[in-house]
Amino acid sequence: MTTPVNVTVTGAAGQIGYALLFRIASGAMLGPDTPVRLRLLEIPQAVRAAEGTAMELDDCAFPLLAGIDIHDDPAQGLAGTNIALLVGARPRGPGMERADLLEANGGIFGPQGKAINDGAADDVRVLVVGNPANTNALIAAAHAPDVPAERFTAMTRLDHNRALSQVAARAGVPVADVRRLTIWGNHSATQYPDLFHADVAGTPGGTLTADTAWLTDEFIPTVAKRGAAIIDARGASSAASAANAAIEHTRDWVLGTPEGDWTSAGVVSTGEYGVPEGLVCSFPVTSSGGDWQVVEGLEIDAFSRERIDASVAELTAERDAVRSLGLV
Ligand SMILES: NC(=O)C1=CN([C@@H]2O[C@H](COP(=O)(O)OP(=O)(O)OC[C@H]3O[C@@H](n4cnc5c(N)ncnc54)[C@H](O)[C@@H]3O)[C@@H](O)[C@H]2O)C=CC1
Ligand SMILES: O=C([O-])CC(=O)C(=O)O
Repeated sequence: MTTPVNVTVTGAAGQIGYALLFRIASGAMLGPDTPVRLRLLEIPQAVRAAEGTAMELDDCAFPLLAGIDIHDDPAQGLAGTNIALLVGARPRGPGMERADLLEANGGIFGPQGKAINDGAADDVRVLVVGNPANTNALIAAAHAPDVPAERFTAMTRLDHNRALSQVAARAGVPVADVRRLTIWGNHSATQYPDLFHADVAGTPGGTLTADTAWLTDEFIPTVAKRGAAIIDARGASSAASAANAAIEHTRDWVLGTPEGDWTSAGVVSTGEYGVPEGLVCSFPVTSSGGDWQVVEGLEIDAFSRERIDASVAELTAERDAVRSLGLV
């Protein structure tokens, strides 16, 4: 039998964790031939709940599930891991300023980055889901100097999928016929969903952008503020769709993106499209051979440039804030 892949999920007892673990164990993430060993990393108060989830995982009798262990120590939970899905984060509480949130998350993602540096498998791949995802990924990467920076990513796949769904509905075509959309920038309300390079059932995305009122007043804000709209409607933030996006991000990273299409992911900039080096920024990306590549050479007009720059400015401000807190 193939050696199992070690997958660590932090925040395993949370709502995304509950929607994520069963799909990983079923083979949805790494395919039907790859067994997985799950490591559930939680804070001590939530270990009991994680044990309950592990009991349910056992009760599914998944043939691909080679084992489950539960930890409350990052060094143990991330030792030998091949894939680290960093979901657990400190949510913004009443009266908390942005700097408080960044500092609280620095206390989580700094030690987890160090644990990855010191003990993860050589091929470790890290996806940060916990918000603020891009800057948490930056903090984790800064604490892992021995791990190549390109192994740290932040999730904007949910934003990408939200944009696909909105465009398909607008154009009246199946979702599968919408390709080459891009989410640029931060996983926040400043993100820029770009359909200028898209292919919508054989029609250039530019055809849809001709309706500028729809583009600027509906499409862009609907995608960028979808997280808040879900919280408003559900009374809790997106969970199943976030878990699905984490599955798809990791699947594409490991197994490759389909020919002729691309997706979106927050990756460490090496200066592409004028984004300052070192920021974790969402770009159009393809994956092959287990590595992301930023799609280069797209023409960016003034409309897109202004929006990309605004989101990158927010990422720069977040980086400056964590720098001044000594977190990176
Ligand atoms: N990037 C994206 O597209 C999305 C990101 N999110 C973010 O994902 C995160 C998780 O969301 P939910 O599962 O709904 O939250 P939740 O509150 O239901 O669960 C979070 C879990 O993380 C655990 N946790 C906290 N600190 C931890 C630590 N140091 N180590 C291990 N576990 C720790 C908590 O005990 C809790 O069980 C939030 O930050 C949320 O904002 C949510 C949706 C989409
Ligand atoms: O908005 C939130 O708090 C949760 C989130 O990241 C999303 O749904 O995109």
